Amino acid sequence: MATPIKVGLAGFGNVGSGTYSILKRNHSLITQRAGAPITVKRVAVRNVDRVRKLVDEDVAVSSDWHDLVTDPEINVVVEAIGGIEPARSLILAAIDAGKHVVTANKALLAEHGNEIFKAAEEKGVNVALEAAVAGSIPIVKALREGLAANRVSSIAGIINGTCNFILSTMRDTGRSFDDVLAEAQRLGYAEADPTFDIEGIDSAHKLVLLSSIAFGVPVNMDKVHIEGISRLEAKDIKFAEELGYRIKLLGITKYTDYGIELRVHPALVPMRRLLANVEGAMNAVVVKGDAAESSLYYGKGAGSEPTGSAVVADLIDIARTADANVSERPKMPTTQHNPGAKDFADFGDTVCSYYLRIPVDDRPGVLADLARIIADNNISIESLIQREAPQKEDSTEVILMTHSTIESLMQRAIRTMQQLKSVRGPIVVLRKEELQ
Ligand SMILES: NC(=O)C1=CN([C@@H]2O[C@H](COP(=O)(O)OP(=O)(O)OC[C@H]3O[C@@H](n4cnc5c(N)ncnc54)[C@H](O)[C@@H]3O)[C@@H](O)[C@H]2O)C=CC1
Ligand SMILES: N[C@@H](CC=O)C(=O)O
Ligand code: NA
Repeated sequence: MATPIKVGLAGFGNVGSGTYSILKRNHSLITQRAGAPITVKRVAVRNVDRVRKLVDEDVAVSSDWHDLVTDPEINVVVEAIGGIEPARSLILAAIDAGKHVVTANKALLAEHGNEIFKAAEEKGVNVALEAAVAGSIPIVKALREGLAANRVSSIAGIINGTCNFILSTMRDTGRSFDDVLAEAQRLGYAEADPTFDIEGIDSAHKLVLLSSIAFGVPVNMDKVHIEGISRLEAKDIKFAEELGYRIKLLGITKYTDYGIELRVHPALVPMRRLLANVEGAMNAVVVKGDAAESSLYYGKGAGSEPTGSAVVADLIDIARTADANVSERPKMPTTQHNPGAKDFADFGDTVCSYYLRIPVDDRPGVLADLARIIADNNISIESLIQREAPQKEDSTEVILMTHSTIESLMQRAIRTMQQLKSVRGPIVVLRKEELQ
């Protein structure tokens, strides 16, 4: 028997309004699929007057989120306000009141997920988070259910729509970074603080949730190596293209012999890979499992209704399973804790191949010096290309691509190269992901 759901909706911005529109437009279909009606009973927002005009008359609108928690008829709270507080207090209060929670708030779950999931487990309620990771893509469901037979070995994905939109639009149109970022903000893709997007923090939030679900480990933001796209130069995007690669901001987690890797950084992806051809605000996630092998999930990772789609899917799941025994419901990330799981890896132990752009003097012997330092660190060179730097006749740029090596060795080699007199400026370091 399904349970009728009365929703208390916190927030009526991009995600809250998208959720409301879907529930209204597809009401009969959703009722049929959930086995019981799902209706919004109350909305809590900052701007009550604006939202009052946008919802049906029987929906109560107030500015106080406590109203959602104290209303005994509300059995699910949807948190779509974002940020840490009061979202954390709202979710913990809703759990304490025995209500299920659906949230799109990856920042909150990445920072406070262990506390929230534990509270929900103790209370026997659900905290559903499909919207928090890759928006409309049912990646949480795929990992928990569709791939439940697998030992997942790696997840690599484009999990920030804003960055992917910036990278593809800059490449296709030559428009400036700031101009394209402003458009992503207008389109509702960017976070309230867009530095979360462009500095890789939003991707890291989603990555720790994916890693937690796939490997049964606690969420831990301190263990993620994070680099964003703000310092990426147009010439590296161009050189990468010439060499047959696209630069994408990737979130990568791997279960390796030396621990669980967690890293977010721009990466060169071979153009022949599907991930290299994911454009605009689209997201895509590649999961490798021992049985299913490689599978790819693609879709809209941001936007009002695409994210609302994931919120409503979680509401339907809750309607179907609310009456079931807790053990019959899908497990939450940290509650499927795997006691045998490896610890997190040190970033220095990561194995990668590299793209280096090195500004150097244009004179004999310089390439030999670079090659010697690379060899002294047991790194093998895949290719070495010298570029003309037209503005300064006595200088040039070397693009050096390596085979796989260990991050700490690469960093040592870079430090040594950087000290050469013939190296004229900072060495640009990007990683390659072959995604085989
Ligand atoms: N915009 C997107 O495409 C996606 C957003 N998310 C996440 O969804 C959440 C919401 O994002 P958006 O809808 O884009 O934000 P938004 O800024 O468009 O909407 C926020 C809403 O929350 C309300 N609000 C803020 N503080 C409040 C408070 N103290 N009490 C009551 N209401 C309050 C505001 O009035 C507004 O209606 C964030 O956690 C975000 O990271 C997740 C996936 C995609
Ligand atoms: N700001 C995020 C929104 C969805 O999570 C993004 O750009 O992907
Ligand atoms: Na999702």
